[in-house]
Amino acid sequence: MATSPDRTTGEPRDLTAHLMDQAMGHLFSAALRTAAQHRIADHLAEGPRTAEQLAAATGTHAPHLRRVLRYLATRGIFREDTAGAFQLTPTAALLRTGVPDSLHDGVMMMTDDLFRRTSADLPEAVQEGGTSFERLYGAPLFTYLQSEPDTRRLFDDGMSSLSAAVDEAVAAVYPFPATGATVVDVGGGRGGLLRAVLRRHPQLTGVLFDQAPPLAHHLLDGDELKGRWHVQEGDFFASVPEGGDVYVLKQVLHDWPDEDCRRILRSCHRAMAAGSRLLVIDSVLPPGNAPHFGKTLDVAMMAVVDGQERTAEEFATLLSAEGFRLTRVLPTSAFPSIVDAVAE
Ligand SMILES: C[S@@+](CC[C@H](N)C(=O)[O-])C[C@H]1O[C@@H](n2cnc3c(N)ncnc32)[C@H](O)[C@@H]1O
Repeated sequence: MATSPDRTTGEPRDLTAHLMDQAMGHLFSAALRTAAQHRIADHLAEGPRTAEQLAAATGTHAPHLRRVLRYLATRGIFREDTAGAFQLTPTAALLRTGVPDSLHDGVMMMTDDLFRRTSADLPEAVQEGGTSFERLYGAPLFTYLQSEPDTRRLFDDGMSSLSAAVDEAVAAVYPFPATGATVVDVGGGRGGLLRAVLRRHPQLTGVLFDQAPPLAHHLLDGDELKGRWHVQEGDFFASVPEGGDVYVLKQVLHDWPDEDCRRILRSCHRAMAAGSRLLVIDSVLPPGNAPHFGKTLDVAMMAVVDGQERTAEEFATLLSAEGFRLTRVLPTSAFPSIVDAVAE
């Protein structure tokens, strides 16, 4: 039997089971979706429940549910106690709905057909190049979403959910101007980041710029921020709002190949005064073999949008080609970093 020492325990590890377990990663993803779809974490929020109790509460099949939860418990999602009841773990708690750090909608998006079908196309993509999404759905993602309102909602729900933890981390770590200044969030989705920034920095005002659907469901309501922001619809390949002091591109450049990124950067540069800042918030890929969520996202971007995650050097090159100078890369407590640049 082929073995190798386990990275954490040093015990010999059966490589056959290990590799086959990895080969069946799609099952893990489906199990996670099952738990999210049936809102199992919401039902465990008040305390441990047996599979029978959970099945009665969710209208599911108890023996099947138990086996799926037992499988998830092997990866730290839920824990089965000796009495056969399941409990939340810190990771499983993120599957709850209606809590500020909920990843429920992010999991529903990432395990949707949108990502499942395109991931399954990976061998063909590597054979032929190109974007799996376009091959399978007949149009680029953001064009397709224009005529598919349900999928657009799923995407915007998912992005807002994935963004929530990142938004607070960025608002907390970046030294935004101490006196009145305007932050323009370009491709800002529903505005979770802008809301986090404006809440934490009462001296700032904001503009949320995106396509119509996310703007229609923006998250900037409420008296607290009244009069400090407005939304503007448009196409960032054509132009972006002028007059801001800090421009933000969060998880926007990773959706596009270099030539399209340069068009977006050009629009920003045209709207910006020399000396104003551009924050590119994306994964910054580290060298080496260490696991990094950006390396997973990179393959997803390849399949879904012809985009890519980038290294600091790649960002510096891209930015300097359009008149920006990268001044530093600020890590955040979340997976993306802030690539801080100045318009020259
Ligand atoms: C991956 S999402 C990121 C959203 C948000 N910044 C976040 O981090 O949650 C990319 C955003 O770019 C917007 N977008 C795509 N094409 C655009 C275009 N041509 N003009 C303006 N916004 C666009 C999408 O609507 C979407 O909200």
